[in-house]
Amino acid sequence: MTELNTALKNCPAPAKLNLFLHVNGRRADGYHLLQTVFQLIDHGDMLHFTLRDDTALRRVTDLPGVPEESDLIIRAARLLQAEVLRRTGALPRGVNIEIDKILPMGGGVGGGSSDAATTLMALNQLWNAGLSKQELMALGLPLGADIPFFIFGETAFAEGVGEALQAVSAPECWYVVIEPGVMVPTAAIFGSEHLTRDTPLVNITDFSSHSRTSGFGKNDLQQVATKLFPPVAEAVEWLGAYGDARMTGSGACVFSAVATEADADAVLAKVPAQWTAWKAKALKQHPLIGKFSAKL
Ligand SMILES: C[C@](O)(CO)[C@H](O)COP(=O)(O)OP(=O)(O)OC[C@H]1O[C@@H](n2ccc(N)nc2=O)[C@H](O)[C@@H]1O
Ligand SMILES: Nc1ncnc2c1ncn2[C@@H]1O[C@H](COP(=O)(O)OP(=O)(O)OP(=O)(O)O)[C@@H](O)[C@H]1O
Repeated sequence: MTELNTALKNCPAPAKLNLFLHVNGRRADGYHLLQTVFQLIDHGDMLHFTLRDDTALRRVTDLPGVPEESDLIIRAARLLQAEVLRRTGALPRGVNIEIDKILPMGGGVGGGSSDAATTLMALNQLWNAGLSKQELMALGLPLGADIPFFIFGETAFAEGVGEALQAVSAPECWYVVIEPGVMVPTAAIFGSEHLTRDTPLVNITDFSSHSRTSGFGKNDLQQVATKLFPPVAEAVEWLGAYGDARMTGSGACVFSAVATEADADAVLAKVPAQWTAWKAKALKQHPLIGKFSAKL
């Protein structure tokens, strides 16, 4: 990350994997109560922020399928700009935001949420806004259930709708991730009449004691997603030959843990040409944690 007075370049927005995801119930407002372990991985988007001379917030990179107005990056920037105005009475300067997008949309790897979280952390620094980590997490939650986790910035056991977070240690390993080539709409999976919503609560304090190879728990969203989107089922079946393979989030991506980078390369070499696949290392911390003066 390069830091200047007027720009913050090369700010990473890493992906996450849900090592397991249990649906335990449904709230009155329709949102689901979950238990999950979020694992950060070293594969993600890269964002670049440059101050403007006016107060406009602009995404200067075209993102097919995501109009600038509905982009979580712009919506997050607007929220923080309004919050700073509320606190100080002065509207912060506008920003041009550039993005190198590599994460698949509707992939279950949290791309949009991570972009939004990185935007909140970077602009808090660039504008010298001084919000605490907890304040940024609360600001981001209405935009997406995964945003507080990315700002929290450590492998975490999450409860509630994903906002009650507790740091846990997890196995140090590599992951092979397959993109089955479909975009899974999160709301359709949660809204399915076939979704089971009654998995008993578990108690987790140290996730590293769970075996990397056998995998803990399950992803309750997987059964619904694989029925609606056969390519997801095919990827689970193919990768399952090399270890415990499961879907992340509401899909579509499917992952399996391996011990070393060489093991990951060996699996990647065999992935059928119809799928995009990549490897990633488990991260203990978000790369931006500790980089900014607000002690995020
Ligand atoms: C499934 C996960 O990927 C796990 O990490 C996330 O909880 C989903 O997070 P997300 O993609 O940021 O989803 P949001 O944009 O917050 O919600 C999309 C839609 O999914 C449903 N939804 C989401 C999260 C949740 N705990 N219960 C839900 O029922 C709601 O219908 C919501 O309108
Ligand atoms: N910056 C962004 N990057 C990606 N998607 C965005 C962005 N802004 C808004 N979106 C919208 O959000 C939707 C979900 O995208 P995202 O990549 O976060 O899904 P996901 O990986 O399935 O997330 P999750 O694991 O949180 O469910 C996209 O289909 C897109 O319309």
